[in-house]
Amino acid sequence: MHLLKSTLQNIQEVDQEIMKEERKKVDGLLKPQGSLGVLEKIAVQLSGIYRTTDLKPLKKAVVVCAADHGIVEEGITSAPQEVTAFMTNNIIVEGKSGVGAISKTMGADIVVVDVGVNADLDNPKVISRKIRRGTNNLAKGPAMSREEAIQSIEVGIEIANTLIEEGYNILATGEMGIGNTTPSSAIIATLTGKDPIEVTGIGANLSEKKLKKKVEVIRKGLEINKPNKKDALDVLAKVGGLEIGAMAGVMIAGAQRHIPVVIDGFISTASAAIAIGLEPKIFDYLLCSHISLEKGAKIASYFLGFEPYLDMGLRLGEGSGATLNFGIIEAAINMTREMEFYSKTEIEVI
Ligand SMILES: Cc1cc2ncn([C@H]3O[C@H](COP(=O)(O)O)[C@@H](O)[C@H]3O)c2cc1C
Ligand SMILES: O=C(O)c1cccnc1
Repeated sequence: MHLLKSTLQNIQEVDQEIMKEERKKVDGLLKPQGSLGVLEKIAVQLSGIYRTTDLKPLKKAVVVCAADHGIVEEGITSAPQEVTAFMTNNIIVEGKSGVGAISKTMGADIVVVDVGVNADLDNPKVISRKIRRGTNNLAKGPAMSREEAIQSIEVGIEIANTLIEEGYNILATGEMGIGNTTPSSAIIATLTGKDPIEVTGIGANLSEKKLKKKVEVIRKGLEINKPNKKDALDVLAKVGGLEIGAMAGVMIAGAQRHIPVVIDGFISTASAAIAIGLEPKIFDYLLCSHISLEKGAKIASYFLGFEPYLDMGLRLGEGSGATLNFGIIEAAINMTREMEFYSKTEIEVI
């Protein structure tokens, strides 16, 4: 608790004064004011986060947090639990995954962390911070204890702190965990007060019939656990997941160290909801990359106040969409570094 508490206590607001300065700088670039739309907004937000109008090139990493879920025993996933270990150990680490292909394109490093996979990965390329082998079935009781929820967040804080000390100046969140759209929907249903049917989707291609069961299972989980929506740790412990906690930890550490964190799809958004629930100032340090096609993603993003940049039908997870957005964020930075200013030309704006 010490690390989580002290990190939360040291989070400051983004610097509004520098953001005003950056806005002026961006308005002075040789283009009709506002014409680079969201790229301009990103540059202004980054200035507020980094506390400088001199935006630097990025050193980028996506942190893929992996864990399993007891709820899988209810038969609410299309893939068996073993896929978590297989993907984490072989495919993501070796870059043969969706996030692997995209991070190669974007020149980003992948960092893979086992926070709770239900198998011994025994792989030197995976950072082993296993808290337990998967959560409990949330339809029968709490997914984990409050202490374990805190531990999962603290793993994310520690990993992010190490990366920031190594010189990474932007992080993205990713995950691997068969079944994790279920706790994500449970979190979003709790926080928005929506019925689970409105925020529960097919995850990794669940059949219509099993989707009905998934909704029922989430309803049961909420009834049994009664998560307190005013207490984000209670929500994470009762109906969340270990990788969801770890991703929230990455966001918390980023905010405390003035480093932007790019969030991915529906599952990352559930993590963001936990992080923001613990400290609302974190919102301004997060960049919402894209809107996932998963049902509930729009509700979750708009509930939190995000304006996702891309709508491309992505619904993979792994941090794939967040990593893709490194390119957009880099374009925003290069806009401020490369473009000419009106003041240096003869052009007059009427
Ligand atoms: C081969 C494979 C690769 C994946 N990569 C990400 N996910 C995604 O699907 C899972 C969540 O969906 P659900 O809740 O329906 O299980 C997570 O692991 C997520 O990262 C995958 C899923 C599969 C099957
Ligand atoms: O949006 C996501 O993060 C997502 C959606 C479906 C399956 N896995 C991840």
